[in-house]
Amino acid sequence: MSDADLDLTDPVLASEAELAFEGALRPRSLEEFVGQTRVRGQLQLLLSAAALQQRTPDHILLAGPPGLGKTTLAMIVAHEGGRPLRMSSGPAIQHAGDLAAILSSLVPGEVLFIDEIHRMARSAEEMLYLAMEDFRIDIMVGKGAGATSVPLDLAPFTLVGATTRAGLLPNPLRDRFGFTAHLEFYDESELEQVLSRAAAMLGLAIDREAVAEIAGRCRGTPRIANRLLRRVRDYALVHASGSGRADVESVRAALELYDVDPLGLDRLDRAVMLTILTRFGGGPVGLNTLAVSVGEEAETIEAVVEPFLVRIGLITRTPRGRVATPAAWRHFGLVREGGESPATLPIDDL
Ligand SMILES: Nc1ncnc2c1ncn2[C@@H]1O[C@H](COP(=O)(O)OP(=O)(O)OP(=O)(O)O)[C@@H](O)[C@H]1O
Repeated sequence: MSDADLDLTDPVLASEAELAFEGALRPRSLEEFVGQTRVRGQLQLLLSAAALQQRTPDHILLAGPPGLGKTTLAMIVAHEGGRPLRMSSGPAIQHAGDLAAILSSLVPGEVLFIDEIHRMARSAEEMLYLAMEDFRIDIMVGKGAGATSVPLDLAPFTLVGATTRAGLLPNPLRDRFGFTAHLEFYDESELEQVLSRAAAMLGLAIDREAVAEIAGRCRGTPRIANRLLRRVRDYALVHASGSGRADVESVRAALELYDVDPLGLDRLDRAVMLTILTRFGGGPVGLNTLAVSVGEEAETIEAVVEPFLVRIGLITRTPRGRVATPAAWRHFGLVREGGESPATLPIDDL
């Protein structure tokens, strides 16, 4: 995907250029990692105890929405312990054999990072249970009645699994992690720190007020913060009459150009909200109906759009579906008339 196709506030998608940009800005130590104070303290203890006992740290599960720093933390776990890191992902492990190939080639003490671990094949998951517990796997040799299982010892390793959907992991897998970290959305002062650090690394002069303006629009997510900062830098370069300094006016202008509103809502969020408000009279509306109405996958709505809209108080989830709050009616300047559905907006407004 090229940068031009990128949805600025999508915490998942990343263009090639952005991956390189992210790589350059990634904190390399727990000390540099901003926010998540509790998780940082827990990880520090776990790593220090393992170092004192000269053993591999326990397996770690990192759970939380996209873009909050799971991959960064996995890299830090490896880096802080001076250990090599192998990176893989659930969708790349579609057969037990894929996992066996990875596990059998690990060197002692290696950190194995499996992103989106909830999307791994079931057969691989079962192989992982034994590997995590006993550093051993059973490999099936031959087929049918003549098939035999041959045990294979593995080098001790630390598995770091990341998931946006901890609830989808089977209990036996979840139970085998020595430590589970739940990453939370960042508050605005933490995001200001992320942004100031990134601006300094990019050599971008930026006003404090401008940093605060971006922090309020990045949905509690460092990945989005860095992405918005990049667009603001471009805008300041082109428009700030040669000074290249980013002020609050350039932030507002740049983000308006890219369709990011003052609450950080993007086109898809607005489409979801306006669908609930205008087509379904404020709800309740079911997830699948909503997904079809806005032409997006239910999983994206559930994992990416909805947590943010719930968090900022624009919708609530009820057993009968999603319901818009009074704050949502106010934000969109719409009025709910006597419990009746407001007039339907033209589709172009969605
Ligand atoms: N605590 C943090 N401090 C500073 N920068 C951060 C922090 N967390 C994340 N970032 C920045 O945000 C970017 C995205 O983080 P990362 O790739 O680790 O997220 P993720 O949770 O693994 O996302 P995904 O679930 O999509 O893989 C990183 O490049 C990093 O620059």
